[in-house]
Amino acid sequence: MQKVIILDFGSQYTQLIARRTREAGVYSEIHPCTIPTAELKALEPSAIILSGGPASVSQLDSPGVDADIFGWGLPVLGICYGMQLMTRELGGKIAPALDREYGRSELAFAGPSLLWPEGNGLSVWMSHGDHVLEVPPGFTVTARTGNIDVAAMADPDRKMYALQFHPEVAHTERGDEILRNFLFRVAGLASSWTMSSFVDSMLQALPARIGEDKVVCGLSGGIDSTVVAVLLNKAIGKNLHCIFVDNGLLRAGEGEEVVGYLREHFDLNLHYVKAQDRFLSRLKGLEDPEQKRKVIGYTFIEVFEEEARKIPGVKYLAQGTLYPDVIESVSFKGPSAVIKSHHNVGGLPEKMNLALVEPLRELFKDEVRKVAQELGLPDFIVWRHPFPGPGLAIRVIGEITEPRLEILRQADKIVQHELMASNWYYKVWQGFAVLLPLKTVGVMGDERTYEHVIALRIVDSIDAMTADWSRIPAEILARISNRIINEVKGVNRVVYDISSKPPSTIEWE
Ligand SMILES: Nc1ncnc2c1ncn2[C@@H]1O[C@H](COP(=O)(O)OP(=O)(O)OP(=O)(O)O)[C@@H](O)[C@H]1O
Ligand SMILES: O=c1[nH]c(=O)c2[nH+]cn([C@@H]3O[C@H](COP(=O)(O)O)[C@@H](O)[C@H]3O)c2[nH]1
Ligand SMILES: NC(=O)CC[C@H](N)C(=O)O
Ligand SMILES: [Mg+2]
Repeated sequence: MQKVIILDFGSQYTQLIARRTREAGVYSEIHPCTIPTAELKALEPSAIILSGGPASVSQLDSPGVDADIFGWGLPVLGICYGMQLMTRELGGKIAPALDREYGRSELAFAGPSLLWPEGNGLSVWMSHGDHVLEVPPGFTVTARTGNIDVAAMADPDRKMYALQFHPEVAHTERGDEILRNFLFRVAGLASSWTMSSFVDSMLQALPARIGEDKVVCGLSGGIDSTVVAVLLNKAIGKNLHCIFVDNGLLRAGEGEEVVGYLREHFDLNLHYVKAQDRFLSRLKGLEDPEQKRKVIGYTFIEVFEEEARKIPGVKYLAQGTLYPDVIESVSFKGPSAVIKSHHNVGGLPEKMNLALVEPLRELFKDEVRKVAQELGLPDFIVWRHPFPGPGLAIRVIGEITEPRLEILRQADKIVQHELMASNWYYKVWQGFAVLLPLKTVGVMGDERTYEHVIALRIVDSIDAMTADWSRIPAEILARISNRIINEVKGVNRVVYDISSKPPSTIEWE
């Protein structure tokens, strides 16, 4: 299979480069720039892209690559730090930072290049301090800006191209075209990475690997685990056992809806485990978000393990791990600081000696949604908002009690319903209600009330890494607020969360 290897030098945009090439129909993988040369060669790249990065190539200990790779005859595209590195390795000169150039810049084409779309220039996104002073032998300057004389360079004979700006970010005008020109015109690749080819290859690879052994899969009703379950069901049929845990922290009707649908259409081995009491009693009295998360994660594993033990002959655990989870652990920057302990079933394998099956580990969320469509899943599953493992527990701020969960469930149901009814559900990344641990004074029917506050959290996002509050029309917000205050007993105030991520996060805990 043709693949582009992206070497990561720690840029915040590396994932975007991978996304853009995938969107163009070319498979790509990110590897840290520290990958040994032999390993890189063994990957049999069809082209290489060098990412940006925070270091300066003029520092002594700055990250580099084995200069041999430039002799492999492969098409290479260097972006920002990647361009500066090519310059250093191939014999050009770099000028260290005097002024940083950050943000929009007007690019003027200075020479023909296979990368350029029609026209004389573009508005592009810059984020750098260093710049190229003298291009390496064989290269010519192909663009400049008011600030720098070498904003792009190329050596077409060796299929080497470099850009000081970032074509992968949305702020760069026609950046996606520039990347596509590299993939198709320079590297001559074919646009053949589609989700139907992915499904076909999985339906061959999974039975070949698993044979007649049994697999367990935690099924949450979320898109990732549902796709894993349906894919495996097609691949190995009755040897798949799905375990759905009702932890008492689900939304109104959450479990029944998805489980009902899957049972009806897919003939799954589905174990529906009721563990509400166990979760709620363990959570009693806890207020600290991290403690709540840890108790839930631990209890999940316990319940899951008990259930899995009841099934003889299980050798594999299937998980809905996606590519961003994988990148996080291979990234050149290393794993990031723990902001929240995300619940997962990652503690299971060692304890249970199960081998992992992760069919989605190369995909981004939008690709998983396409796979779901390929598999014929209905829109209500394909476009379902993500729902965190700890569920409503992290949306009832402070202590979790059944009455408080019930208030939140009712308020949340109204939010979901109104988002659907107004067609906003599919335009936003996620929308939900949060129950705050405080009471405020209100007046209802001339009576004083002293009751709970519900916060609405509705956000736009591409991948949950960053997010902004959705600009929902005021009438819809008004309707949601009205309905919650009138219909949900115990609530007399609704507020709208207008914070972005960062510095806030999507969930409140
Ligand atoms: N209630 C549950 N019962 C069984 N397994 C669960 C449950 N909740 C979460 N899991 C397991 O934890 C994994 C991680 O949850 P996560 O929320 O990230 O994914 P998802 O629910 O499949 O999809 P989404 O991100 O859209 O919610 C799931 O893929 C599933 O295997
Ligand atoms: O499976 C999950 N287990 C968790 O513990 C968890 N915590 C947050 N989320 C979801 O992740 C995305 C980013 O959330 P935050 O901005 O709050 O970190 C949002 O989509 C959140 O809903 C979780 N998903
Ligand atoms: N975004 C980048 O790759 C920056 C490269 C380098 N750190 C510079 O400042 O010039
Ligand atoms: Mg989920």
